Amino acid sequence: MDLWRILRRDALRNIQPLMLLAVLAAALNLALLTSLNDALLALDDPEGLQRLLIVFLLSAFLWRIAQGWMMNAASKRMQAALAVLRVDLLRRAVAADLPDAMAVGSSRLAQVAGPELQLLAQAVPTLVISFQSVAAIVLCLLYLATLSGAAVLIVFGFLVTGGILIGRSVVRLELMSETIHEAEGALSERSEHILQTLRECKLNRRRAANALADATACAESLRKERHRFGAEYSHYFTISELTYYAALAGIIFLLPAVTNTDIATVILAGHAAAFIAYPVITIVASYPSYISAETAARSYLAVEAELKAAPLAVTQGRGTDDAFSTIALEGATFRHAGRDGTGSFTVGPVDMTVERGSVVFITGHNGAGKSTLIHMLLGLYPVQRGILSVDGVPVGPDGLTAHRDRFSVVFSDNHVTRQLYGAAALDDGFAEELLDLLEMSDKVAIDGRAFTTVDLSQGQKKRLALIAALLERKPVLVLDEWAADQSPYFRRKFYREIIPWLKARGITVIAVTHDDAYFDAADVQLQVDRGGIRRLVTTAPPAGIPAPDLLPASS
Ligand SMILES: Nc1ncnc2c1ncn2[C@@H]1O[C@H](COP(=O)(O)OP(=O)(O)OP(=O)(O)O)[C@@H](O)[C@H]1O
Repeated sequence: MDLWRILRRDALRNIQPLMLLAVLAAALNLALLTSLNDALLALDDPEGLQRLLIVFLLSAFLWRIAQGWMMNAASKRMQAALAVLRVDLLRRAVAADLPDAMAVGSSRLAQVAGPELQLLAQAVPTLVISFQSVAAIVLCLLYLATLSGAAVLIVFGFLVTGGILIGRSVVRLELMSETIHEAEGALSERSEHILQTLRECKLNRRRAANALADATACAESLRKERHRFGAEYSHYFTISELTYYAALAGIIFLLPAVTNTDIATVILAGHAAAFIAYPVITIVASYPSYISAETAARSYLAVEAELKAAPLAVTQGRGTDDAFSTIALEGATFRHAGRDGTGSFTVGPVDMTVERGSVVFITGHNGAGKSTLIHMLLGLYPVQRGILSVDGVPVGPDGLTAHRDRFSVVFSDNHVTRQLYGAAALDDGFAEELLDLLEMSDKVAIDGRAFTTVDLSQGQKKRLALIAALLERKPVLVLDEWAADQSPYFRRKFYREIIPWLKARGITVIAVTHDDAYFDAADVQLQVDRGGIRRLVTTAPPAGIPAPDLLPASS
């Protein structure tokens, strides 16, 4: 039913015209059947046969049109609903609290919004035909009732018995579909690991062999599950078909034996029952697609629930002209929950204040809590105790979006895109100035609102990321180990030229750094240790110590 819960939101609204078309197509199915049955009774009447042939051809023509309209309308509507769902999940991911989105994970999100919704889309046409098939079966049974009440009882009796027999099969198929879904997830995770570490696998044969053995085991378990599903499906299909044959045999053998129905009626009833073979087989055959779509819908709804967020409306930020003097954390804590009760880590309670226009370095050992601290300051990790405040005013849940608007950030695992999605106006030469400052003008230009290329070295990509961040023209720039990928020459340039350049333009800089040779470039150094903060006094570099050999990179 999860599938219907999803489709009901959009695709199944104002469904009446579609249902009418389905019933019309089913009624035309019935017209085909009755014209054939009437023809059976008029085999010795050439004029009557001609008239019935015209009725048959006209019904077939109209059925084709009604069926076509219904399929097109349903498919258009459902595909539109799926297109909305695809982007909706991305909107929810963007709107969700970061820990929730991170707990779901980008690969699961991509899987659900991509291939799994695709499964749902592929099931749509068969589902629409199944709906029309149900209507056709109901109308044929009604027609059968006009021929013989006993015939309907016989067909119905066999269908119910068959339904009970295949019911267990259906439950097993649904359970197997879940297992297959998990096995597919495990295999795609192993495949991703291998594809992400091709270089390492080439360099270490043991690693390659173990990783491939692991993937093979997953593929084998998927094969077994799929084989079990195939065997169960064949059982389900044959029982369904046998049920149908039994219903037909019931009319031919049972109806004249237990009632005094005349031969002509038995033949017509048998023919009517035979006529519903196609819709019955259609429904039976479409069941695996329905199960896959149902499983995909369940994963979709589960991810949606885990994100806990309503889709984000697309609104532009309100710009950078934001007057504030201080941003502070007061007695603030955030706890990483860890997995299964182990590996939890708490940052805080911490007190820190960032003055507007200052340069703040956050230093400390690996795993001390530096990145977590800046995520708290950015309002990306919700402060669980204490407060995040601007000019002494607490930032509540409603103010978080506006608060985040103050920052541009280059994270340590930043992903640089060619398109400058976040950039403000680009027509005043600032972009060119930045390309020169970051020494990237001979490699990259800006064309429209995009870099001409991002196919660059790691350090160069980081420079582009910094340019993109500065083009957002936010008052606060946050950098997480930005200089780690830079050469000694450019690292020096960053701390000795670029940071003063930013400060001179009034940009507040908060940088996580391990570069102890340049700690003096900060106004304030906050040392993080096991989730707590110590404020250190920064000192100017002693005079007379020569700089290391820092030649510009020849590019
Ligand atoms: N997503 C997460 N889930 C659970 N625990 C986490 C998560 N991210 C970090 N942690 C825990 O929080 C601690 C602090 O991590 P954080 O990334 O803030 O450290 P850091 O000081 O930035 O380290 P580094 O210098 O290595 O980048 C880590 O020791 C880790 O145990």
